[in-house]
Amino acid sequence: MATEGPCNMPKPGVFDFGNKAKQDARKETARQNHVARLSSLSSSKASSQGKHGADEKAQESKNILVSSEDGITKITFNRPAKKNAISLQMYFDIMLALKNASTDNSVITVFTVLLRRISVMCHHPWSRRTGDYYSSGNDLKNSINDAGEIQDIAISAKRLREFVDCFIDFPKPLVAVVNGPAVGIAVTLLGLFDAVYASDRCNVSYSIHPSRSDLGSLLFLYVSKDNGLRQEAAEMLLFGKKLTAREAWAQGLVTEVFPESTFETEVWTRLKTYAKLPPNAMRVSKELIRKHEKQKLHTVNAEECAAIRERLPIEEYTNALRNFLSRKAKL
Ligand SMILES: CCCCCCCCCCCCC/C=C/C(=O)SCCNC(=O)CCNC(=O)[C@H](O)C(C)(C)COP(=O)(O)OP(=O)(O)OC[C@H]1O[C@@H](n2cnc3c(N)ncnc32)[C@H](O)[C@@H]1OP(=O)(O)O
Repeated sequence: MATEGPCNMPKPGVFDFGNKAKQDARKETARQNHVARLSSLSSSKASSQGKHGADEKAQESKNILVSSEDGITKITFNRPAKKNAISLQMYFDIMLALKNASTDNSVITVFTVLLRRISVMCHHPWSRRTGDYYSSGNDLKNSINDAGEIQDIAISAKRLREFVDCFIDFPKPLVAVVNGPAVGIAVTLLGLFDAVYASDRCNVSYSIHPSRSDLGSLLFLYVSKDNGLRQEAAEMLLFGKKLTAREAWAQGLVTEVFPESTFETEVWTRLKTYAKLPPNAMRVSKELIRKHEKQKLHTVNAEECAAIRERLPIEEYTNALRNFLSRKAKL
């Protein structure tokens, strides 16, 4: 009697050797394809490291733009059609950009989103921003292949750990300029930034659809616990509560909230001033601030990724992913 197994593939009975061999072969092929996909992404990153810091030529995708000027390396989400969801390629581009920024001649590194300004004919005679997201988090297609099967979570979890470690180890002041709503990993990473500036247009949430059964972020809880934010963080991670920028500020997740109308001007003026401060002093100060928690952050990150690998409720997750990705077809 075949029963449902992990990845929702029908599981053959114990003595049904024929089907079991076929199922094992299918799983192995899917695993190898996923490994090939991830390793081709990571190897192409290694070979395309820019000499003087990442620049747009060194980035494989145009969904992450990197530029350096006024002592600031800017890493910009540029995938508005998908609400700046982070694709596999973008994960690797971000890791490359952080690696280059850690050794280039910039003083601070800033994550933000490329705002496309559109002119409007109605009451605003000049431009206003489009409804861009800072990021809608992990690209849900990263985890599921065209056949609707969950990709090898073990490999994804390992890569995710490497990705988050890049933020934990980043040696320079790291700032997030959150000028749009943020979801999922784009929110939980904020706890690893040295400053988070948000416009009052923003809101933050872990998963818009808690039914998606994402595992809440241990790392985020750990960082929040330190700021005495445990309950609020748990409410967001467990129940999918969306926090306004001001609520996030009140809970220490955001450093400062600015009115949308003056956000860009105020924040970039301030960052340019900060970028003129002595870089080595800032680097040493950051090292001292993070010294005692860095190892703990790595440990918590490793625990979280092990939990994703071993305990992600595959069936719930697969169904929720499928529902999200097919929802438009139902409209
Ligand atoms: C180094 C390698 C690492 C590898 C890692 C691999 C995977 C690791 C797995 C574990 C990761 C754990 C940690 C991460 C957790 C998370 O980030 S969970 C949060 C995930 N994000 C979401 O749940 C948000 C999903 N999106 C939405 O709910 C809505 O899109 C929205 C953001 C509320 C916006 O809604 P609306 O304004 O109605 O726009 P839409 O029409 O829905 O979206 C426009 C198009 O963008 C696509 N899209 C949006 N978000 C995502 C997304 N996260 N993933 C994929 N695609 C997304 C959406 O499908 C639309 O596309 P089209 O239909 O083609 O127009």
